[in-house]
Amino acid sequence: MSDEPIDATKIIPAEHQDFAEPSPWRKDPDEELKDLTAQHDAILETTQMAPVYASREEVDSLVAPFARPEMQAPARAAQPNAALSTLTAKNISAWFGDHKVLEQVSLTMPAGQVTALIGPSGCGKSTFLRILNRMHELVPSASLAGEVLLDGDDIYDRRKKLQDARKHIGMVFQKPNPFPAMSIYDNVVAGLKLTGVKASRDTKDELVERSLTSAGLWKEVKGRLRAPGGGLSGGQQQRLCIARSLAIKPKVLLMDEPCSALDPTSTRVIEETMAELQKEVTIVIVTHNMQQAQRVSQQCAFFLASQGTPGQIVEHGDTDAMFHDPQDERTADYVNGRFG
Ligand SMILES: Nc1ncnc2c1ncn2[C@@H]1O[C@H](COP(=O)(O)OP(=O)(O)OP(=O)(O)O)[C@@H](O)[C@H]1O
Repeated sequence: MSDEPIDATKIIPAEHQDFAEPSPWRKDPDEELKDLTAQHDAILETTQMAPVYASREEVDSLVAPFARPEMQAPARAAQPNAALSTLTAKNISAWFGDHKVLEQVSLTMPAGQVTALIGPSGCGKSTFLRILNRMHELVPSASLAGEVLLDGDDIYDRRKKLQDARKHIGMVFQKPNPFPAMSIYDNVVAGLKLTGVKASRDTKDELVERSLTSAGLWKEVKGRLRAPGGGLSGGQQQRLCIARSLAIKPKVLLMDEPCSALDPTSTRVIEETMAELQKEVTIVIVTHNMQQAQRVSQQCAFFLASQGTPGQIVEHGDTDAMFHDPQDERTADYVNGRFG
């Protein structure tokens, strides 16, 4: 995919192009929120059909020349940061109907670090990630057992609202999913509406600049905040989605293969952005790309579902150790590309 900006007038139907200019919030706010929520849910659905533009090997070989030493240094050096939040999963089992897909998975995702979830297709990584911010329960047949603790508080506690989990634990998907006809500015503040947070115009302006800066996009878009989000390149759209998640000031950011639909240059920019972001938010990323896991994470968990059994964690710990001195033969085989 090219990193060149897309001409919005070519992809947005003429009747919707008036959205390119100031605020689209023209309806009754409740109606608007209902529409927005429906659109958001529809987008979540479509993200399950995300295209993959290159194989793991292709992306790795293309990214390698860009892998400057300073890209690896900040991530590797990151220490747990007590000022940030720790997410702990305890004995998580999960089902779709009668099909058990995770078995007693426990994992601590330390504050201020990047934890990478790796493993072959179908071993339950995405399901585990979606359990971490209560998205699993959106699937009608889905159920689960176990606890997810954010700084010690169970996000599944009956007294806790679903919205609170979403506010504290943001998610970025495989395929960039900005609201295409909505302006860049309104895309960033959309998260506030979805989580019911009210803010003044000045607060929003400040938030938009801060979120876009943290997502590594501010310099590229500050002169065209009223242009539609759909007019950005794929990589820029993904950073816009990161900014949208950051606007609600999450404590944890979950990323489900955030670069799999992006070209190598955009992948590099997102990885650099992650190295900066982990100073302000704890990150959990699902990736099929072993080189990416090594570049961006300090902690790593290897999931495996062997011969139709539910997914389990075979081994987890320090990323360097997992890749260079794995304790389990299956981890060694997987990280060295012998299966999966
Ligand atoms: N909505 C769903 N309904 C029924 N089964 C599902 C659903 N989503 C996932 N599954 C099943 O749950 C198991 C785990 O899937 P999951 O997507 O979590 O694995 P994964 O490791 O993330 O795979 P991949 O790397 O291919 O994305 C698979 O057997 C999958 O078919």
